[in-house]
Amino acid sequence: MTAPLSAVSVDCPAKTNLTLHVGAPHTEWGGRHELDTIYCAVGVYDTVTATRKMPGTGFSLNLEGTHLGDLASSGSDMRRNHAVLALFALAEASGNEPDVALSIDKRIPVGAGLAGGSADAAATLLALNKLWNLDWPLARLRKVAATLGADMPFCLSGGYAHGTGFGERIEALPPNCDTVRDLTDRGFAGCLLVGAYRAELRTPEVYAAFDQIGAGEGDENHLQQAAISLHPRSGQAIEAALESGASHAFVSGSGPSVIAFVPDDKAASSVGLAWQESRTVDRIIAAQAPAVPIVHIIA
Ligand SMILES: C[C@](O)(CO)[C@H](O)COP(=O)(O)OP(=O)(O)OC[C@H]1O[C@@H](n2ccc(N)nc2=O)[C@H](O)[C@@H]1O
Ligand SMILES: Nc1ncnc2c1ncn2[C@@H]1O[C@H](COP(=O)(O)OP(=O)(O)OP(=O)(O)O)[C@@H](O)[C@H]1O
Repeated sequence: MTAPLSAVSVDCPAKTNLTLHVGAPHTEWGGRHELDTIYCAVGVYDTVTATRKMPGTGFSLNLEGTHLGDLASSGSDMRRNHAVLALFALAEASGNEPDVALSIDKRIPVGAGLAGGSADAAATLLALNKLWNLDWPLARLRKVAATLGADMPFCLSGGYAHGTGFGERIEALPPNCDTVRDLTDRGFAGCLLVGAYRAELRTPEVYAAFDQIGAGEGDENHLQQAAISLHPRSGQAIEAALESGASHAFVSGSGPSVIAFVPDDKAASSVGLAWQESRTVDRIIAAQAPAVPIVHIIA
């Protein structure tokens, strides 16, 4: 019998949507809209470390990172942190006590349309699946994740996936399938730049704006026009990126961050320069797509 693990950490990538077609809201989904989306995990990672604590001492949460957005305020309620919600949900589902120290090293911009909170929740589920020696299959973890938020089931596996329902029904798209080959041929793979902002957008507000103004003509992300109506600089950044060599540029999910796929280093530097000169983004993060979660056994 091997000794129980005492600490596991997971690097979990951010999420974007290569397409995001939005349908009607459903009351049975708490007002969430029906979606048909191609999810793509991108290589900007949060790292969640779960460390076993003495029985009966409860949970603790520590946040690291230089861009914590509204999480930095002392008023940010630890018990509402998505990683803590995931800890309690899996404790409940598996009959374990939540005597775990969670430490999150945040690199994914907050409230950005990159599913940073969902990534942290997924990382917590993956870490505890190991720490508590549950060894549950992905499908079983996805059931727990779907109770926490629409993006969380996808964040458990990353890569590319087709999402339906309110986004929680996931069909993984294997690297050698026709859809992924087509996405790759069209430039939705390899190097990309994330245009990030100090400003955040609240997802419910973007969906509410979508209900008012609908999708933009030809937009593959039906929330793009709504996000830009709330945060115009995202639209300016998309134009600047396309004019300076990006193969694709769009708002990431509910925004405000912008994703620009660039075919080579020359395009990457000219898009970066265009964003700096036009001051249409606050921060630029270079990353690769697709990306997957990485589990590390610490001790
Ligand atoms: C915009 C996307 O990131 C695209 O992947 C997701 O649809 C949002 O996923 P998420 O942030 O995990 O969303 P949740 O935390 O489940 O829901 C937050 C709020 O977003 C809105 N929401 C979310 C998902 C969905 N399919 N329809 C919605 O209208 C609802 O107002 C909901 O109360
Ligand atoms: N671990 C966490 N990381 C980031 N945000 C969190 C976390 N826990 C709770 N939150 C709250 O969730 C809100 C949304 O954060 P998040 O970064 O997930 O937004 P998002 O990237 O727009 O999500 P999505 O793309 O799924 O709509 C934040 O404003 C924050 O208050």
